[in-house]
Amino acid sequence: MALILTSQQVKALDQTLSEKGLLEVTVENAGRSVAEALHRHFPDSRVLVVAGKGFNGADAVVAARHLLALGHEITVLAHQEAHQDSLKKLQVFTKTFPLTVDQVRHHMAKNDVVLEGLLGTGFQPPLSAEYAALIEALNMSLKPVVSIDLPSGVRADVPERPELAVRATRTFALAGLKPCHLFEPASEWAGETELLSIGVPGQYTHQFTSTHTVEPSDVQQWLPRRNQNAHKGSAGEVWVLGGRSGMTGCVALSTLAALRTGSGLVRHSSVVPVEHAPAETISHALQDWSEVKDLPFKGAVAVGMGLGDQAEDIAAMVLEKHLPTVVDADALQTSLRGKGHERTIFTPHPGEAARMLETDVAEVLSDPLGAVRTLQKQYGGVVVLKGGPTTIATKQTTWVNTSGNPGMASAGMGDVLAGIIASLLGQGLSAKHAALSGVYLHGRAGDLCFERHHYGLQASDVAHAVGPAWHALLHGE
Ligand SMILES: NC(=O)C1=CN([C@@H]2O[C@H](COP(=O)(O)OP(=O)(O)OC[C@H]3O[C@@H](n4cnc5c(N)ncnc54)[C@H](O)[C@@H]3O)[C@@H](O)[C@H]2O)[C@H](O)CC1
Ligand SMILES: [K+]
Repeated sequence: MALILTSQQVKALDQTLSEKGLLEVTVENAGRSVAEALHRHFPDSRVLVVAGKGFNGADAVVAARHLLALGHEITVLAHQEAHQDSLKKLQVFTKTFPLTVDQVRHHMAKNDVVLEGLLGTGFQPPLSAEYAALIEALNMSLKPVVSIDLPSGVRADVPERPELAVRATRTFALAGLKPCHLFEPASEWAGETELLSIGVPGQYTHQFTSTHTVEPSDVQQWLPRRNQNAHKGSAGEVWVLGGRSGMTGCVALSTLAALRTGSGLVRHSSVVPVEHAPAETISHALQDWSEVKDLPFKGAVAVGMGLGDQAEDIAAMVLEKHLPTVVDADALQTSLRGKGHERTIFTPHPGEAARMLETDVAEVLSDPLGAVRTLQKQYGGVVVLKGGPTTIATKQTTWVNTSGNPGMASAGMGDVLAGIIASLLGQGLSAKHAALSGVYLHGRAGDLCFERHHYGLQASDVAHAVGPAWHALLHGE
């Protein structure tokens, strides 16, 4: 499982490692891991190593020594305040050069790849003129640039566009991913990101973070399994409440997704006829939304999609019944604060999240991990903040899901997600497992469709691809 660490958490981790006398060995591990990874991607290359003055630079200097041992020709440019102990160990084998813009320009041409360790999690804006000039010189490189931990000039915790930062071809994140590796636009500076282990015992890393990625191997364990004698009554039920005049497609998509995720029975209710609902669904038409309180619910409920003004009241009514419930779309209003229970999942997109937090979308996007945590605190239950990538929060833990693609930015995609999650809830998964597995499967199904439809993929394509995605997950395809 990939942990997600903020710069503060890295600092606290460093402090602990230092107190335990483990910092030096960790830096050695980091440098060796970086060298081995670079060797894998660029075998036989001549490497220009650029080392700044912090531990990011120390990693670079240690990596240089290991690159030598792996048979690479190297040139090392080290800041005059670079980590002295590491530098001395390297200078036994090779001489190093001062880190200046001229040296960067001169040596860049003679090497095949640049490994940069100027700034890592310790970077505090604004950039000094010296570092700004070095980064500008690195960005003129026609050769691939590999960043250690994060591209220098990017702030580890902040997804916003950096003023000036290294445009890396590849980034080797150390010990854990940082928010800048996951969220746009900052993530664009990192190129291909790979997480490297630096041998820090889990007992230390886990103490500082409860945020991590959603792992396919976990989802595999959580997804429901069926006996040979399964029947429609044992495969879970879903009841979708939504739709209004001109907005019934949402219900059709949620019910389709629930069926495609394996629900044995899918019902829907609305005050208008739901056109295009799959033939396999059962319709319980309502004269008035107040009739919801008397519906004989079984299994899970998904409420809000296309429902309009009354959505929050209907959702409140359903939440009082303590059923496994997905609250989506129009139902996501401030009146539901504190109403989530252990079987509730709220599924806002950034616009709905902004409404729920009484802020604006830019604020939500500037810190999706913070936003999903605040939403969970305010609303209870499990919160799924949709986006690229989606973040998920329970009371204790936060996750980031990395399946999915930009082709999924299209109408109805949220209705499909709500249907998938409701289906898993109805099949007996806890709210946490249904939310995490649902988000992962939705993304993975989207990835299958992307290969075929690219940006033209439709929400219904994703619903139809849930089965193949699930199958691929189980069979390691
Ligand atoms: N626990 C771990 O994950 C480990 C991470 N390691 C690596 O260490 C860095 C973080 O090291 P740190 O020394 O704290 O910070 P940096 O190297 O990023 O830089 C600090 C250095 O840079 C100067 N500085 C800060 N801001 C600016 C600026 N705007 N302009 C110019 N100079 C700036 C600051 O004064 C310091 O001198 C982490 O990313 C990993 O690469 C370790 O390997 C150990 C374990
Ligand atoms: K760096």
